Amino acid sequence: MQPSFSDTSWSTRIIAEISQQLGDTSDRATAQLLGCGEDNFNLLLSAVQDLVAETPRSNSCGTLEALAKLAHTKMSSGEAQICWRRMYTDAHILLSLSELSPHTALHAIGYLDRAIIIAGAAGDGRLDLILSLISNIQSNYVQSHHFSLTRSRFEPNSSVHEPLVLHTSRHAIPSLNSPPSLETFQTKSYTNPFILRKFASNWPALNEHPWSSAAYLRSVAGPGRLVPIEVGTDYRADDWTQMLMSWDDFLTSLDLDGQSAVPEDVLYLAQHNLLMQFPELNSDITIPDYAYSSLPSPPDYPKYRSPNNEDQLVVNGWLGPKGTISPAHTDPYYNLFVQIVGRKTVWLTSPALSKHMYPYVAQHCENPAANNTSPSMSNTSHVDVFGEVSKGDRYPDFERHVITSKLTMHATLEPGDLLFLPAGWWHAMRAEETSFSVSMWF
Ligand SMILES: O=C(O)CCC(=O)C(=O)O
Ligand SMILES: [Fe+2]
Repeated sequence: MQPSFSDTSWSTRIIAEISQQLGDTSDRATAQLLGCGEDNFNLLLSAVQDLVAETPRSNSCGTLEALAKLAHTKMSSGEAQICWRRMYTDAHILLSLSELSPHTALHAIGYLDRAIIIAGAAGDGRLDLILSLISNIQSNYVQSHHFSLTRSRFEPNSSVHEPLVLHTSRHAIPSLNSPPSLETFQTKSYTNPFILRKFASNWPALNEHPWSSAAYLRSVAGPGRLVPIEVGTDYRADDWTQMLMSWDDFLTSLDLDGQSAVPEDVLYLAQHNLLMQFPELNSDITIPDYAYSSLPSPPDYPKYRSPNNEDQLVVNGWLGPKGTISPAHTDPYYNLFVQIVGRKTVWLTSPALSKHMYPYVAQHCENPAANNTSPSMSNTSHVDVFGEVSKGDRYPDFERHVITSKLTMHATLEPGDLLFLPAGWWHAMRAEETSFSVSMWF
């Protein structure tokens, strides 16, 4: 059942509708569905009761804000229990209900997007509930925007590209002539990187639902949505930071439609599960069968583990302007990485060469912002693989062992190309123009 928002009051009915939608009706069950478990259950229960009784809104909201803050503090200090993410999610769902008016609807949507982005909409049925609340709020409270799908798409300026000059790799990533069978992939191909050119060129994302079109990307989200953005070209820099930003403003900053001034800051939507937030995008791509393989650890990387979620699959979007760089790092997963818009240069080397990669060690993590979000950057290298050869012999082992190795490779991916990366391989990426990619970790 869809919640109905024909009245703008902040009422018992909405709580009842939420509980009905989640299949719960008793008072205690209602409190539980909004609850976090553990010690904060009573606190949340009283906040819910305040809401239901329509006691002064400021009191209830104060309680909810405090609960959300507590949950956030716990989450950022690395407490992994699901209860904090649930509490954050539920407090934000309730806070959004306190902003149901035409004047405050964008705040309501902001609360709901925060629950998705920051807490992964934790809790049974919460994601569907949040998405349906957002679309109801958009259609009932936000002045309608007309999205024209006929506007131009992002087109690279020229089809003649400067030849790629990389000082840190001498070999090309192999391109296979045809996709390996699932059996060949699972028995042989999974141990080394490869590229399948044009693998995804028939996906709707490159055709009838172009991810190169800001108008299309706006239309799948609707107005008022927030997304997490990294500010700065490289997450190792001192001035690098993260923020939540309006999706509309971010798309404008990318100048996909060629109509606005390009901003000074490099803004990068990186490693974000955009398809969970805007589920219409799911039908524009196809998860290749390879992603459902259960594979052993690759040679030289015994630490492999598949992602710890139901599907054992994490799909992330990477959207940003020319010049965004992901410095050389490793991830503990296999990766199917598909380039959808623009060109992206990839640099790779094997985990067999890890000892020459100059990774950060925990106490040398120079970026406080990065420190907040990732307790350790030990999977990230100090070396600028896209830079000049280091002056003054800063990374002699890298120069001696990595640059010269056959296991060190590069390529520039074009729209439609798929790159397969075994778990633990070092990879660095640089966008050569406005770029949209999808990674599938499994
Ligand atoms: O595209 C990028 O900037 C980085 C992608 C990446 O690191 C990944 O897919 O694991
Ligand atoms: Fe990565």
